[in-house]
Amino acid sequence: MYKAGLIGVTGYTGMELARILATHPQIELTHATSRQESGKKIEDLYPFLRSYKIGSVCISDYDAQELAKECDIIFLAVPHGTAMQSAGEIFSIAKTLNKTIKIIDLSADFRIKNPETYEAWYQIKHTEQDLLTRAVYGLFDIYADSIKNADLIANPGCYPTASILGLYPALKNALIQNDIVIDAKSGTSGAGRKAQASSLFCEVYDNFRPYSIGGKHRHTPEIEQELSAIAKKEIFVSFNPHLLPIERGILNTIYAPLAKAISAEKIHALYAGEYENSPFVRVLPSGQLPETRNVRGSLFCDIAISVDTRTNKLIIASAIDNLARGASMQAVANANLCLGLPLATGINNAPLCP
Ligand SMILES: NC(=O)C1=CN([C@@H]2O[C@H](COP(=O)(O)OP(=O)(O)OC[C@H]3O[C@@H](n4cnc5c(N)ncnc54)[C@H](OP(=O)(O)O)[C@@H]3O)[C@@H](O)[C@H]2O)C=CC1
Ligand SMILES: CC(=O)N[C@@H](CCC(=O)OP(=O)(O)O)C(=O)O
Repeated sequence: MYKAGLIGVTGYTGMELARILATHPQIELTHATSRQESGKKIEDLYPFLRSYKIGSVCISDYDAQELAKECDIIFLAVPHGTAMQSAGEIFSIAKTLNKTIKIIDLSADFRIKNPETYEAWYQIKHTEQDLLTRAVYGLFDIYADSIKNADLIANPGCYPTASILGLYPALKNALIQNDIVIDAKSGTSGAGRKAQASSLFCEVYDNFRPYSIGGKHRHTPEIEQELSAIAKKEIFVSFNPHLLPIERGILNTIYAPLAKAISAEKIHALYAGEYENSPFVRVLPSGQLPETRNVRGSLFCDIAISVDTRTNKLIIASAIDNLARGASMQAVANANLCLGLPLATGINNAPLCP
């Protein structure tokens, strides 16, 4: 059994990590931290976890020394900026203890390879640039081999996960022109658990609205970085998010002009081939389209492709659960790989539908 620490147990990704680790057969959550709920048991904070062993874990204040000494793996589910600081502290203590420790960071601190780009989009000074060079981007469908050998994994953002998986076969095979529009919609849990007026029930319920459109959202450089690596040339995207009145789920509709005439059947076969060995990407049969409820609470990314022959566009629809595939379940998949466990250990559950 591997011992895990979770920094930031009270956020939505922390809550989801606790839910997943409650039944993980090889990773036991032994340490969970929060500044506000320190001293409580996990089951007092999350009654849905009562009767699981994890429920009796006592939440504590963040203590890097204790975490580095006791844990084999640490999940950072804290805001950007805080995560890099914790990673730096924990790794340097582990070094003095001559101990190997794995860190899965759910924030964006180690996702963007160019620190100047990170600083421009996040308005945070990057203070751990050595760690940045050794971090591996945790999209396991593409980078599993590197993840297996890594000790610091940058868990991808929720929108980038759905966007990159949707576009990977098209860009790898040069099917589309460099004129990509990503129309993205997310459930409200994507905004985190902190109180903010824009997430109030009356602001979200029975409403639908865009935000940060027109190249302003901070996921734009992350998506462009990864798509450029796949296409082996610089890719630009117009990424436009919207807020859905649902708890969980992301649905992206992606539009790109085709680079050459090719049938939907051929593209479908190509997508199916590229994802043949990816158990958690489902390329849907022709005629079916993704829905958020079909992936809810699971690691699946459902993808459908269509060709609009009138406008010469490839249209890709991709759906994930933002908290599961877009954050915590993807983090546990990455933990499995870097600990030498089979990818699906403890996370092979069917989606919760309806
Ligand atoms: N929500 C989502 O769908 C996704 C979120 N992410 C990322 O995951 C991380 C966590 O997100 P989410 O769960 O939504 O965030 P929340 O804002 O809901 O939770 C943040 C957590 O971090 C703790 N925290 C906040 N500030 C500090 C601090 N200065 N020092 C130590 N702990 C702190 C909080 O606990 P306390 O205040 O009690 O200490 C809380 O447990 C973020 O980096 C986010 O960007 C990534 C992908 C998807
Ligand atoms: C609906 C909503 O507000 N979503 C969040 C994205 C959450 C996410 O993926 O977080 P990272 O900050 O870790 O990249 C947003 O748009 O800011």
